[in-house]
Amino acid sequence: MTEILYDEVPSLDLADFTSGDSEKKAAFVKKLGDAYQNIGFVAIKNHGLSKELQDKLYAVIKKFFSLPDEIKTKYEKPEIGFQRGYTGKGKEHAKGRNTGDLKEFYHVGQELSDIPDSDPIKSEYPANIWPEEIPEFEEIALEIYRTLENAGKNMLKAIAIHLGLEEEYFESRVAFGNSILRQIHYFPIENPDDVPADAVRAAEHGDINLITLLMGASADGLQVLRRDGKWIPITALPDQLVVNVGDMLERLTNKKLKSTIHRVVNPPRELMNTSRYSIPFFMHPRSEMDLTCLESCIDTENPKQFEDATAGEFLDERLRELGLKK
Ligand SMILES: O=C(O)CCC(=O)C(=O)O
Ligand SMILES: [Fe+2]
Repeated sequence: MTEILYDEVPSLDLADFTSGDSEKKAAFVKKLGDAYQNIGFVAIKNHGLSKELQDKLYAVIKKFFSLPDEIKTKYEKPEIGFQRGYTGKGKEHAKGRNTGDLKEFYHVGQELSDIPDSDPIKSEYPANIWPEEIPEFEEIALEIYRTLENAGKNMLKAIAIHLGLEEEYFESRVAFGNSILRQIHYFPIENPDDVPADAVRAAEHGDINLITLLMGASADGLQVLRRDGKWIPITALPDQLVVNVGDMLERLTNKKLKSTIHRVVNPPRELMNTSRYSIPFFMHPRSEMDLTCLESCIDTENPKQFEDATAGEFLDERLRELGLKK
């Protein structure tokens, strides 16, 4: 395999994959495969999510996060591992750390009424929680959820082709999967001396899920750890989504595809009193998906590196490590 040291995250046009032109489609898969075997991140345009809709969701979440803490905590549900609704400041820490991240967030999952009653997965998911103070949140968030889920399915088709699987390999595995739309507020800090010295907006981590689709954030700060140890800042253009490989896809592919460590650094001290907003969509499969390393990704040079697990087992383990589940 060729080692590429990218200076920035490669940009792709998803229309090349979906337009029906077989040469463009193959070129897209090649570029995506190279990027995912090296830096684990790409930025894509023509993903189907309009700027207007993104602006609407940002406006809604700014309203929500500016509510007083005693209202926001009405929507906080530790008993479901915070998998829907609000999670308060400092509650989540990266795997292997104890200091909480300088963020609060709000989770939206599958809308139960979208799932047919005949599908047993329906009983696994808690219902979404909608803040009564922001009635427009529900419709906008669900439209974005469905659009990003659709873009993610296209990305997974390209990934399947790159892996030599049938194009539809992931389709049944992600149908009504456990994906989460996470609206994040990195809150302003008036006095930086009031927070633990090692507290950061988001400490370095890999994402748990198959792939993450990330809308352009309201400010800089996201960085990706390149294979040579250099941190590369990511600045998605306004029409781009950043799409990266998560730990589940890394396991399935026995590290052929890389779940690259990334972080959100604090702004300079004089800007610590400003907010940053971002909205990742964590694309998860159904809990029963088998994450056993694909035979085609194991050989004598790359012996199997992971224990067999289902997506549900792996998720539970990681939620405990993040401090979200007991
Ligand atoms: O805020 C961002 O730009 C990225 C957040 C992130 O990496 C995450 O929530 O997993
Ligand atoms: Fe992340």
